[in-house]
Amino acid sequence: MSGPVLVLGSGLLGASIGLGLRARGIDVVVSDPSPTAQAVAVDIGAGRAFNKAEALAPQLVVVAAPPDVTAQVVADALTGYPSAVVVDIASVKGAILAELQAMDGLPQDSLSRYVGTHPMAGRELSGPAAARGELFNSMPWVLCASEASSAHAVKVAHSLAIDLDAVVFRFTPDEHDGAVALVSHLPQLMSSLVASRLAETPASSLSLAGNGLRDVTRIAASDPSLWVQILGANAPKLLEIMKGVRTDLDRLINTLSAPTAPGARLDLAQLMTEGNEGQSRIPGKHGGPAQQYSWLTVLVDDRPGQIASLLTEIGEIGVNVEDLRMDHSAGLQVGMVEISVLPAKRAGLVEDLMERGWKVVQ
Ligand SMILES: NC(=O)C1=CN([C@@H]2O[C@H](COP(=O)(O)OP(=O)(O)OC[C@H]3O[C@@H](n4cnc5c(N)ncnc54)[C@H](O)[C@@H]3O)[C@@H](O)[C@H]2O)C=CC1
Ligand SMILES: O=C(O)C(=O)Cc1ccc(O)cc1
Repeated sequence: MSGPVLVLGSGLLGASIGLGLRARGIDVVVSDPSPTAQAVAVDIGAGRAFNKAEALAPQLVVVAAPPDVTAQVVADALTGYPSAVVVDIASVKGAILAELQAMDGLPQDSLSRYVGTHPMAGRELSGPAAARGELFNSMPWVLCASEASSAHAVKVAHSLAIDLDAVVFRFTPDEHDGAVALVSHLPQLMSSLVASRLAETPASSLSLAGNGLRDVTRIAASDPSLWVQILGANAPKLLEIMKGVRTDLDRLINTLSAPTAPGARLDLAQLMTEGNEGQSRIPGKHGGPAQQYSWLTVLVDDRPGQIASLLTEIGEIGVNVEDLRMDHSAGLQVGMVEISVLPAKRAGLVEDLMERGWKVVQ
């Protein structure tokens, strides 16, 4: 990309895009109706502040606003910057394209300069203070060109994703919305449903919570105002999947109503096995093939520098840490560091760590 790039909406995603492009030396201008969001984005180095008096001719306008205003902001950008390519990054694609195609007063030939896109990377936080320039590194970025999108516009959208070190996928808007209903929107709903059960739970029960509950509910902390818009805009695709989930839930309720009846255990086993199969199909790191890692748990004293020493020593042993998570033992002054490594590396690593004095839970 040569720039300048104008980012409209300097929240979590807009400021992350700004940071990533600035790190490549690209001139970025950020604009947000919230003066605070814009000022924070400028302060963290995501770009320079939009100035109405400047005659700006951006190569690219990135619309990083909430989904329900995205189509209007795209339309205004297409009109206001007649030589710029305009992309948006909203989490739903079909509804926004349909809104643009039905918009009175928007010359339809301007849609040749528009490409709907969706980086499949985010956080459960919002706002520019949570932005990260590396957010998109090795993550999927979907380009949903419409029939009207020109080859030039698609090329510029592609360059944006590549400059941010993302991995590009090409989907139609309809394919995209079906796919994200399953891989993003259903997990969000399920996470919120499970977490909502905890609202009235006594603190004593919650003190038993381990990583299972934390894994399943991490994204329940997401921004409600954003998700109301996403779920509403993708309701038809989501409904199809939720009806399937309802059938499975009904079956499970029946089975558990008579857990010792003939066939009940087989039914439960089947459900678990189907879950195992689905889980094993989720691609591994960097979009590579699904990879099963082995986990080991190391007990560390709850004092500064322990985790850094552990990771340094694993590096000295010559093993790559694929993933890492922390758990705390209720009431004890120790942390449990769970480390995942390639299965072939686990036994040797356990032995080497124990020789070096680390307490490994076998
Ligand atoms: N949060 C996430 O994990 C992901 C979000 N997205 C999409 O990115 C977009 C932005 O989401 P976030 O950055 O998370 O939200 P955010 O709430 O952090 O930022 C949105 C920003 O847009 C601004 N804004 C509101 N109305 C505007 C308008 N008319 N013109 C320009 N800016 C306006 C807000 O003031 C706010 O600063 C959404 O469309 C969302 O669907 C895509 C991938 C991941
Ligand atoms: O945290 C995660 O796993 C996410 O999947 C974040 C996310 C949220 C919204 C999107 O449109 C895309 C990605």
